Amino acid sequence: MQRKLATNCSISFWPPTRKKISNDIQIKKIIFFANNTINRVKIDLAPLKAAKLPVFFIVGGPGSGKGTQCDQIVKKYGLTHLSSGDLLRAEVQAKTKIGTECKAIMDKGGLVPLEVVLDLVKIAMLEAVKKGSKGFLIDGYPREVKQGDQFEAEIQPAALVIYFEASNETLVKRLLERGKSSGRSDDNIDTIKLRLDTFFNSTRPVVDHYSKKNKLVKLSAERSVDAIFADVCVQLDKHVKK
Ligand SMILES: Nc1ncnc2c1ncn2[C@@H]1O[C@H](COP(=O)(O)OP(=O)(O)OP(=O)(O)O)[C@@H](O)[C@H]1O
Ligand SMILES: Nc1ccn([C@H]2C[C@H](O)[C@@H](COP(=O)(O)O)O2)c(=O)n1
Repeated sequence: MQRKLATNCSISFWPPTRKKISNDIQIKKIIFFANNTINRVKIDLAPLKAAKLPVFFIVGGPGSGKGTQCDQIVKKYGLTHLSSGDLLRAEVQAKTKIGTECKAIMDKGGLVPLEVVLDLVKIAMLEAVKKGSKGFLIDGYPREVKQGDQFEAEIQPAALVIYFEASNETLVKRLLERGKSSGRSDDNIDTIKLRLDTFFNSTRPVVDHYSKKNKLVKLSAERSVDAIFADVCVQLDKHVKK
């Protein structure tokens, strides 16, 4: 059986065996939920590993300005910006099976199974490598310690984790303001509260995890976009060739 995915590629996902996917033949996808189990097909990561490109995890509460800073970074450094939330929203919008399952979780402020996000990220990274990527900003990822560990085990270690810190009050204010025009079904006060709970319970431990590994840079996100970006540049200059 084949289903269409949001990422411009076909997917074989039945029978639920661990098949090897070759990126060259445009058969790429991977994952699906069935009876609460997730079946994955092996993705050939050889081109991604061979490229040896730097990976930066961008972490922060909902509305902390991750996407805003990534836009600035892309302009200056030409890195590939992959928002894990955007990848999921593309599935939701395309009404794929994965998207339908994920929407229910996202509207409750929860986290989708880590394998789902990881495989979407892998596919997007492989596509970017083909286009000559210089490195990756993985925005909104990892959302829990396990996500990061699995990414680093299956793909490669992150060069740096940038954490944008802001108070709950600031986050709520920004998200409600963004909600006036974003069209995001999760930018409403009830879901925002649930997203904040998920952030503090599941994602905040990510910060301590990478701090212990000396890979974390914590930046106050309660400043102007330009002031924050200046600090971001100081960090990225240590890792990215211009
Ligand atoms: N430094 C800042 N000062 C004031 N407002 C900001 C700042 N950075 C971003 N914003 C605004 O706050 C809102 C949230 O920013 P953004 O979408 O970049 O956050 P995010 O962390 O990517 O959110 P999410 O995790 O929900 O996708 C946007 O409306 C954006 O314009
Ligand atoms: N690694 C991820 C990233 C995102 N999600 C879900 C949960 C969020 O509510 C939603 C939107 O993400 P955002 O745009 O705020 O980064 O996507 C997830 O479960 N796991």
